[in-house]
Amino acid sequence: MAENAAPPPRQPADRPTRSTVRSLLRLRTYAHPIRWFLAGSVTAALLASGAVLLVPLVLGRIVDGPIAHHDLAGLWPLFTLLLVLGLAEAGLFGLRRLLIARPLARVEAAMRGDLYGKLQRLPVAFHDRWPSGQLLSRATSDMYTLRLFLAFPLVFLIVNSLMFLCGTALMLSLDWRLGLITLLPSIPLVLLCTHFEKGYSAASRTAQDQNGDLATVLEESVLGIRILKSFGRQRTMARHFRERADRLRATELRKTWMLADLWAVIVGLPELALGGALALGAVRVAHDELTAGTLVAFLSTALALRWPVESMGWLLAYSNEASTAADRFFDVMDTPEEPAPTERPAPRRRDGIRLTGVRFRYPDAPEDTPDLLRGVDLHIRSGETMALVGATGSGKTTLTTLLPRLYQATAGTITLDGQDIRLLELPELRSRLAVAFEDPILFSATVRENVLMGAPGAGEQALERALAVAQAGFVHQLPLGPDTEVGEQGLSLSGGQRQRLALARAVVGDPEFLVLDDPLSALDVHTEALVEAALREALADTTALVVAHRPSTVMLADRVAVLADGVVLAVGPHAELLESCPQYRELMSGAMEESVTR
Ligand SMILES: Nc1ncnc2c1ncn2[C@@H]1O[C@H](COP(=O)(O)OP(=O)(O)OP(=O)(O)O)[C@@H](O)[C@H]1O
Repeated sequence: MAENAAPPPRQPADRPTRSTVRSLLRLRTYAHPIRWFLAGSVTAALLASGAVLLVPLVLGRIVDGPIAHHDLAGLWPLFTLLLVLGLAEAGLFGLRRLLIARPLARVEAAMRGDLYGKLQRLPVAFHDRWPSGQLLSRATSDMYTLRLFLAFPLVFLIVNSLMFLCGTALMLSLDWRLGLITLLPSIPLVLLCTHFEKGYSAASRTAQDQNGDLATVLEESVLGIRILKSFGRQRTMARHFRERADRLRATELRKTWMLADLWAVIVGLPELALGGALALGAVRVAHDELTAGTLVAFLSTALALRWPVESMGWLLAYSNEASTAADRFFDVMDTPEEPAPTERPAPRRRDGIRLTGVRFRYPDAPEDTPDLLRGVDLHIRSGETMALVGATGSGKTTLTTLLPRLYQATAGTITLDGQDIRLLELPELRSRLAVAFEDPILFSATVRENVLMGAPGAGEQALERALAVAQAGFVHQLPLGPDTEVGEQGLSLSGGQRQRLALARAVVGDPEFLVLDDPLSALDVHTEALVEAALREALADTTALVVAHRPSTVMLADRVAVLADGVVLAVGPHAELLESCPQYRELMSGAMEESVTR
């Protein structure tokens, strides 16, 4: 049986330590389609940097030529050349941006699309373990970080390194002694950068994870705003939010200090070396060992190299953040999905739903607790409606989630018309079996879109029939009828209206198998009776499992199954069970009292 447990969000201790480069190299699949644009962008930036490096040579020429020989006429061609170089630099840097902007937006969209698709395919157990804010920040801020990395740091790490090498070669060729002096800081700088990379990488990951935690708190408090307000808990939630925001702030400050230390050294050391080179150069010019023009060319080259050297600080910092974002992206993308079935299912035969020896425990259940389901045997005959009753927490909802394979049973088999559900492709399984849960989740779309989600492609007639079965005539009183937007999570509707739309969504496709988890709990007794009558008619040919808490819902069923202690204790018609099963009697009398007091 397939693993149904996805790994939890990785904590710093158990996260694989991958180098920045290796993490970033994993982006190549996404960068590959735009490789020519990237190459064009690097080429344009290289040519622009080449223009920058030519300027010092022209300056040297000006000093040793026209200026030394008081030749004003000779200045103009060189000035014109300087102007052309300046314009070329500006134009090429602009071209670089133009070349890469659109393709990178495509890469970002593709990565975001893949992440979204993956999140849809991953089992529910994965979503139980990953806080939604963590996933949200991966799909938003991490994607943005990666796009920016491909746009700037990636290009400039290449271009600036080459510019540094060419500039250094140029300086050594102009005067090797001065060149060596300016190169001296490279050794401590490389060591420092290596040290920085390790610390900054860890801090980046912490900050990005804390960002995800913050998004989770924010999301929960926005979604739960009614509860927070009615219990007056805004302050408590605000304190939680502030605490997390403070933690993130502390990490960001730590990162800033690290970067500031690196920056101070990256800027300071080359300045000292440049000062030394200037002093030695001046002495050599005074002793006629060097022309003034060569010294000007040398110093201008050294100044032109300030940007490539100084930018190393933020390029490294940004690359670290991007490598963390890439790790966070691939943490999700690497999570194994349910494997596709390797065998063909047995031929279909009219057999309804059959559960044999089904066991289940949640992946995060404490080790010392017994399995929630400990060998459930149940047969719902073809065309039969079976009610499932049991004490609260006995595992009724859990059992219903096993049928559409939202979770995988840990042992035993479940068959639909004789076909093992593990051998059915998920789309096929879910097109044959529809579900409606007690908590009716709607999406911010129109009523029509929400209902037809249960049967994409179904027409107006199917929509009207489903609305009629669910007694959802109220839809026609809405401002735009079925085309009315229901607002985020359908919150513009009442609980009972949402439940009826969820029920309509479950029955709209006229499914062969239907699983309803207490779908009428929010309805008043009168509406419940109407829905039940319509459902009984609609369910005539459907094999259905209905979780029931109230006797009125039980009445909908042909037979009733009692779930207790992880097994099905008894199965039979309502009246028979009332006679023969004390647990059922007890459950029903409790439920009766509840219905009367409701
Ligand atoms: N995602 C989950 N992860 C871990 N444990 C869970 C999860 N969902 C439910 N449980 C636990 O499984 C047990 C059974 O829950 P379930 O919702 O199936 O009960 P139920 O019989 O439907 O209850 P009720 O009648 O109150 O709706 C509970 O103890 C619950 O805490």
